[in-house]
Amino acid sequence: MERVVLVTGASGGVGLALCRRLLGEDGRIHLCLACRNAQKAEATRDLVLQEYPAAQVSTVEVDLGNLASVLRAAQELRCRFQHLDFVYLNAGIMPNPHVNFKALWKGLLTGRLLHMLTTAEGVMTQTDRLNGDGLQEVFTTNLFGHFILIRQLESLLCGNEKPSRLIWTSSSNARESAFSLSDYQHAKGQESYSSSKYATDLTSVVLNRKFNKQGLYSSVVCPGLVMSNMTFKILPVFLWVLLMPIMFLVWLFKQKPEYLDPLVKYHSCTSGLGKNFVEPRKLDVDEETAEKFYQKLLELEGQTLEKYGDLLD
Ligand SMILES: NC(=O)C1=CN([C@@H]2O[C@H](COP(=O)(O)OP(=O)(O)OC[C@H]3O[C@@H](n4cnc5c(N)ncnc54)[C@H](OP(=O)(O)O)[C@@H]3O)[C@@H](O)[C@H]2O)C=CC1
Ligand SMILES: CC(C)=CCC[C@@H](C)[C@H]1CC[C@H]2C3=C(CC[C@]12C)[C@@]1(C)CCC(=O)C[C@@H]1CC3
Repeated sequence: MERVVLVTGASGGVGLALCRRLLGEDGRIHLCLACRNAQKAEATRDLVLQEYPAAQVSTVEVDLGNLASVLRAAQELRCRFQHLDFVYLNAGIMPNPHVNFKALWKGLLTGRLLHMLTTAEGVMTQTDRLNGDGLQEVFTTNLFGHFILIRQLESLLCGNEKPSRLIWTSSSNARESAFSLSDYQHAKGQESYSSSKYATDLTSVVLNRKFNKQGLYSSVVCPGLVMSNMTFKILPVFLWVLLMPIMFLVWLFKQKPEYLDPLVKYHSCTSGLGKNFVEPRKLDVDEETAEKFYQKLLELEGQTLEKYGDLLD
């Protein structure tokens, strides 16, 4: 049976690099590119087919910040596939990024600069807004849209002969102090990105608890600092060229899902000599909070499904 791999946010940056890498490793997979823009999806398909002409590549349209679109895409995927082996939950946004250079300067004086340069702790703020569903846009795009997607794809992910894998693109910027259960969508703060990535870590932990027995495994990865549209909105290209070497996403295709530690985030790193390696770092999450957060997601899922009942089978 062919292996089916779904990648969200495949039209650029980390997602596109990942697609190329996946096809480079195993040209026999069926790769499904999940993109919000149909034209970009087709252009991406053409691009990867130029490189891998024999590859099986399809596209599906999904705007993860729009729950009706997510439900429609899930329905489409259920019609097309019997199972999904790997789902890379990669699409993400960081709207209106703002760098606090004063904090960086303070970090230099207090010896925290290195930590700040790898985690952006205390360095970045964003301005978020409500989407058409009345939910915070960053929370919905980075986490909740993906959550609804996989919940709707449960029949393709659970109870199959071979285990299925979810791989979330999280971030070293995921921070507990940016997240609060009472404001899990981060409507009140200015670190919606950090909060959404922490929520991602929590969700992955709890998904393992709920679904490992049914053969679904979830892990979080951090691609390091990658030059992409996201980072080019933070600083101009020339500054990046001066500041940092590009770090590549190292994915986990070859490992057995059962061996992955659900309480670990896999960080892609590069040594000073340019050698790429993966460093597992313990997730800063407590399982009780993860469980409570999961209940909140289920509540919100209930409301979403009630609202969009007509889009369900
Ligand atoms: N760049 C970095 O340094 C780091 C990035 N990450 C994470 O990596 C992931 C990819 O980011 P990166 O490649 O850097 O950023 P890019 O902005 O280059 O790519 C983001 C991708 O997500 C897609 N996307 C954005 N919003 C939506 C949406 N509403 N529905 C569907 N797709 C959407 C974009 O589609 P479109 O082309 O239509 O805009 C694009 O394909 C994100 O989750 C990010 O948080 C984590 C750590 C570091
Ligand atoms: C010396 C100088 C002017 C440095 C400025 C660098 C900052 C703009 C970067 C330092 C750490 C970076 C970082 C990110 C964005 C840019 C920095 C703040 C991310 C938040 C990008 C998206 C992520 O998911 C994680 C990154 C962590 C590090």
